[in-house]
Amino acid sequence: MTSTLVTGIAELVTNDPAVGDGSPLGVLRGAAVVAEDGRVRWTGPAAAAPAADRRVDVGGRAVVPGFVDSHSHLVFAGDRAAEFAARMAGQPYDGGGIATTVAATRRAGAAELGGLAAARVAEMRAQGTTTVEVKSGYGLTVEHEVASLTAAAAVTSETTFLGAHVVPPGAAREEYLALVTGEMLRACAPLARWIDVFCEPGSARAFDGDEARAVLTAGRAAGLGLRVHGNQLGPGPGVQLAVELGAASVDHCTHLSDADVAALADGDTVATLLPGVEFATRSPYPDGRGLLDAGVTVALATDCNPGTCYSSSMPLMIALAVREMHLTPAEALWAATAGGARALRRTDVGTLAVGARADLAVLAAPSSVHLAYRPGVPIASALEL
Ligand SMILES: N=CN[C@@H](CCC(=O)O)C(=O)O
Ligand SMILES: [Zn+2]
Repeated sequence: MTSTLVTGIAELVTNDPAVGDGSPLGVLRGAAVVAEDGRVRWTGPAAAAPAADRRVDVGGRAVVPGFVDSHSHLVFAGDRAAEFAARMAGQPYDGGGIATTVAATRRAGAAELGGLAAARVAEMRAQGTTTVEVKSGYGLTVEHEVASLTAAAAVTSETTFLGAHVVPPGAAREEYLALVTGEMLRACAPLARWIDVFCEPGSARAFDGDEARAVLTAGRAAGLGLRVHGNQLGPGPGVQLAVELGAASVDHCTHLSDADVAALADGDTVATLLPGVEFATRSPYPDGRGLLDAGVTVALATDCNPGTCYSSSMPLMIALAVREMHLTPAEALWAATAGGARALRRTDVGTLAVGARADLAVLAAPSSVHLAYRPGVPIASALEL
């Protein structure tokens, strides 16, 4: 196997607190990395780097773990630019537009869906994302959910069955729930690692606490890990249900009670914040600072989807988390890398500790603070080794 020495690294963020400056980011300056067989084999001061077969000099740039985007809906056709424009003119977001995307996605063939998902993953990689979770949820029939998960599985191993996104137009709620927890789950489980549910009792289209529990327990019985869309549009049972059932992550967390925060702090469920959603729906941001201060593990993700956030940019999420949710630049970077890995229960990504995957993102900047300091400037990209 060919080994590669990456050198000329002004600042290396390892997310390994055992190395470097002792902070959670494990920062080394004037550093180098040796990668071999897709894994990190060595990190340390450039002057002490071992020999390798190839050498890549990044010329004084910062290198960070590739971003782990633990929440996306990349398999969809069409877009909802008109809905976005109407929202910016004052229309509220209520999830009604999901039906528009379901219709477009059902019309698209498997090849088109696969091409769209692959192009979006490439767009993410060009911005530094090296691991992405991809959900179904715009098919909402057995056939179209299978097609969506097939497209997702072609681009990532982190696939999520989201048949319980909404009750599709024209379907009866009870019958649809029986389908999602029965035939659709049986068809989709072999293609998925996770199951997710949009738990939002205030929405006529999404699912209440009892329905979400039924979806999650059926998914668990089918061997899937659990994820929840919770507390996005208003207060609700999503967060506490996720913690009670041992979900890996509960995502959005925009409207939390003190009891929700306490449950997250005591539990093993990551709170994944999606600040691009609040940006694009002009909604109040979650209290990211409060969650961290309470001891909750926080991840950041894009939620890239055509309705609430059509952005694939993890650097934008970092900038929003710093500006709008009062995370420090270091906390936001950790949440976008190691936090995302925790939300996916992965120990091989989101870190550049020895043995981890050699998923590196290089920044056209001397320090990772520039991710938040230079919003909108495309400084991050995955380093091709
Ligand atoms: N909230 C539920 N689902 C997506 C939005 C879906 C859509 O509007 O198309 C979300 O995570 O924000
Ligand atoms: Zn989502």
